[in-house]
This record gives sequence, structure tokens and C-alpha cells, in this order.
Amino acid sequence: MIGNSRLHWAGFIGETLQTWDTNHLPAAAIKEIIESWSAGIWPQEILPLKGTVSAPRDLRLYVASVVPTQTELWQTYPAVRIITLDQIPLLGIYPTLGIDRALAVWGAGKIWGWPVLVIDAGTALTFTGADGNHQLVGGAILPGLGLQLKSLGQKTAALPEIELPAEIPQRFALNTKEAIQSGIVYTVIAGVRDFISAWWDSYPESRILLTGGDRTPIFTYLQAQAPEVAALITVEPNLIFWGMHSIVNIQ
Ligand SMILES: Nc1ncnc2c1ncn2[C@@H]1O[C@H](COP(=O)(O)OP(=O)(O)O)[C@@H](O)[C@H]1O
Ligand SMILES: CC(C)(COP(=O)(O)O)[C@@H](O)C(=O)NCCC(=O)O
Ligand SMILES: [K+]
Repeated sequence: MIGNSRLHWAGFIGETLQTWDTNHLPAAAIKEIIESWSAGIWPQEILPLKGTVSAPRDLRLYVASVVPTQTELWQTYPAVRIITLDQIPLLGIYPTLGIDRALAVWGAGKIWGWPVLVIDAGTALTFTGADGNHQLVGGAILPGLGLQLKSLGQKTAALPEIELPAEIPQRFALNTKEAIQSGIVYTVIAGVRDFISAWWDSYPESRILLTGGDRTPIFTYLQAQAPEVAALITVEPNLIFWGMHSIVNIQ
């Protein structure tokens, strides 16, 4: 899965599933990976994996991407299959829906049941809901936690670029760093709670799944602010891969 910040990898290697993340890769690295795979060799220097790893010649590669320039780099690999929206049986998809959102909500519904709401805390923070008929209800998109911190740091003169706090911060802060942390954390958690509550108004029995690179901090803050809500949320790092797995199997 090619996201806006990183590449998310899942490999069925022998009988086991391994997952890992890398940065976006430069064209030269991708060329090397493709040459290795074409020769039946695992490119261990670029994609280090646990254990001894060989690769079947022309290893099959499924790519879903929300970054077209990155997708393009993989298209020279003969065994690549690009997953596109038309392959996802979700009803009511609109043409510009992110493939990551479609795969995540499809994977969530397939495994945890419908209706379902997915919260993906990645570069962007997205909500994506589908009903009992596997029909997209809709969703919302806002800047993710990292992007909010980064944009304040980069677009102001006086604000530093800081990290997310490990625990929920003090709400009324007396220094700049904690004021930024408080502002972002409390408004995002309030927003997340409001979207969940609005979703439950319409779909009271619905499962809610939380995924994405910032799932752990979001869940930690939610547990501190609203433990009764957090207790009803399922945190699942591999939602998109479950979606991909299901799509790939039905082809
Ligand atoms: N090693 C890491 N590198 C980059 N971002 C990370 C890392 N670990 C956690 N994150 C968090 O993950 C978020 C990006 O989420 P992710 O799901 O990886 O993005 P995307 O799928 O959009 O590429 C960032 O805001 C950052 O806070
Ligand atoms: C909203 C997104 C940028 C999220 O991407 P991510 O944070 O996972 O990198 C991506 O799903 C996307 O480009 N969507 C297209 C617009 C839409 O879904 O309506
Ligand atoms: K853009």
C-alpha cells in the first residue's frame, strides 16, 4: 500500500505474513528491487526481512496507491497488479475515493461485519463508513496528527515543529510546546468522538475500527478522555491488507 508518507508492505513468505513499513523509495532502489525479484532473489539490502529469504522468480506484487507518481515507478515490473476502485465490490463508490479508504472499509466489513466505520489515522485522518448493504455511506477527511504538527511548525515564525506526546497532555498549557500538543490532541479527540457518536446515531450496532500510523497515540488519548468509547473500538493495523487479501482472492 502506497500512502502519502510511507510504503506499507505485507508479504506472505512461506506460511507466515510479515508486515513492515518503508519510506517512499527512489527510482534507483525500485529498479534494483525489480531486478532482484525478476532473478528470484530477495533484495535484502533494500528490504531487510527476518530470516533467510529467497523469492520465487517473478514474485507477484499487488500495489494499491494514493500517490500516482509512486505507482508509476512499479509499473515496469512485469508481475505487478495494480488494485483499482473498480475491483472493490463496495457499492456507491465515487470516482475519486481513495483506494486505501475503499480497501480498509471493505476489509473491515468482510472480517468484522457490516455496517462498519473505519478511522484511518495516517497522513490524513479519514472516516469511512459503509452500511449493512455494503454500500458506502460516506466519510470525512482532515489533516492527520503529524501533518497538523508539521503545518504549524512550517507555516508560522514562532512555533516549533514538535512530536506527539506519549500521554494525553494537560489541556490548559503554560508553554508553547504543550499548548500546541493540547490544541491538536484535544480537538482531534473531540472530533473523533463526535464522528463516532454521529455514526452510532445512525448505526447503533456498528463496529468501529481504528488503523493507520497514528492509531496508537489516538487510541491512548481516547482511552484517557473517553474510556467507555475506547473500549468499543477495535485497533487493527492491517485493515488495508485484509481488504487487499479479499479482493485478490476473488479475482
Ligand atoms: N517511522 C515512522 N515514520 C513516519 N511516520 C510515522 C512513523 N511511525 C509512526 N508514524 C506516524 O504515522 C503517520 C503517518 O501514517 P501512515 O499510516 O504511515 O501514513 P500514510 O499511510 O498516509 O503513508 C505520521 O503522522 C506519523 O506520526
Ligand atoms: C484521503 C487520503 C489522502 C488519505 O491518504 P493517506 O493519509 O492514507 O496517505 C487518500 O485516501 C486520498 O487521496 N483520497 C482521495 C480523496 C477521497 O478519498 O475522497
Ligand atoms: K494532494
